[in-house]
Amino acid sequence: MIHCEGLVKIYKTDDIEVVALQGLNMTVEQGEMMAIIGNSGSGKSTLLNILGGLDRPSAGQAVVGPWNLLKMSKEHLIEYKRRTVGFIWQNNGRNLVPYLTALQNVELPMLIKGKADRVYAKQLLAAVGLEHRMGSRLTQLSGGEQQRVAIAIALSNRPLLILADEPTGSVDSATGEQILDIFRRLNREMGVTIVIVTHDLSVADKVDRVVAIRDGLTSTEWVKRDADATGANMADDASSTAPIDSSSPGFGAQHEEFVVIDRVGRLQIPQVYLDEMKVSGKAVLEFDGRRVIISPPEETGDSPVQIVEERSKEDF
Ligand SMILES: Nc1ncnc2c1ncn2[C@@H]1O[C@H](COP(=O)(O)OP(=O)(O)OP(=O)(O)O)[C@@H](O)[C@H]1O
Repeated sequence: MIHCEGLVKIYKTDDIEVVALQGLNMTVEQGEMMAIIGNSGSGKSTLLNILGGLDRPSAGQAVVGPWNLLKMSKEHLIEYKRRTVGFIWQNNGRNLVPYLTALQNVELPMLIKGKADRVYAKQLLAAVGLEHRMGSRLTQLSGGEQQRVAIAIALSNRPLLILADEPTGSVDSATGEQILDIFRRLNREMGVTIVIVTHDLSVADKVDRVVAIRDGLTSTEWVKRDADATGANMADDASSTAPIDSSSPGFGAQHEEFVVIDRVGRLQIPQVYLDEMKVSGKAVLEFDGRRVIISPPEETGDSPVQIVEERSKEDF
């Protein structure tokens, strides 16, 4: 569904250039529900804005279904935003009109495109558990309820892809969990692909896969061993698997952790490893037939100090 390769985004403001994405690679399968995590400034929102057609990439490849986001004309971009994606933000104000009812808010984007489908709008509000609040004005709804209206609005154009930027960022944890459960249900029942950008690590519990972005590149990925086993409390077993990077969250035994290797063989080595090995600038790489071993230049020989990657011979 989504395929990004060597994706670059450079922001230019006056004399300053910020490289927000530095050649990012990422694939998301159709029907997948996944989360993107990363420190502030790592490029998460930039990636989401590109995938949503709100921002143009500077270079590389960004393909969503049949759409090539780098080469798309303005007209096609408008078409893409109308038909393929639905956006959900942390800030509901961007989605909702306060003096309209929940139902009118869901009907509004339909009206803009031609005709409101009241039956479908009601179905969507029922799907997010708001069948009893359809006639309430937005100002009469709680933050969590407003966020659920936003989800219904995002679905109103029957999108194939939902992009959610910190969807649980401004609600309490119980409401956040409720919202993620709604996402999961919509993902399962409607088959919509969902990409969530978040700081909320409890999201890992609800998604098939978590990808970490560091400095504009995908660095580590956690894949749920059993994608159907949602709902278990990951915090209970969070210590059972050692994370690749000790500064990374390490989601526990239900997730398998991988370092991401790009098409040309690059990977990100966690800074803590480099610090411990006292490696900076360059290192010695050895392959013993099964493992790739990285050592500081002065420690080559019999005792390799860190194993960073294990592969079968056929991979080389
Ligand atoms: N419109 C812009 N103009 C200039 N620089 C920008 C712009 N948008 C983002 N950046 C810069 O690009 C980098 C990545 O920003 P981005 O918002 O994608 O990070 P993020 O991971 O979403 O952060 P956060 O978690 O704080 O939202 C940052 O250094 C940011 O300052």
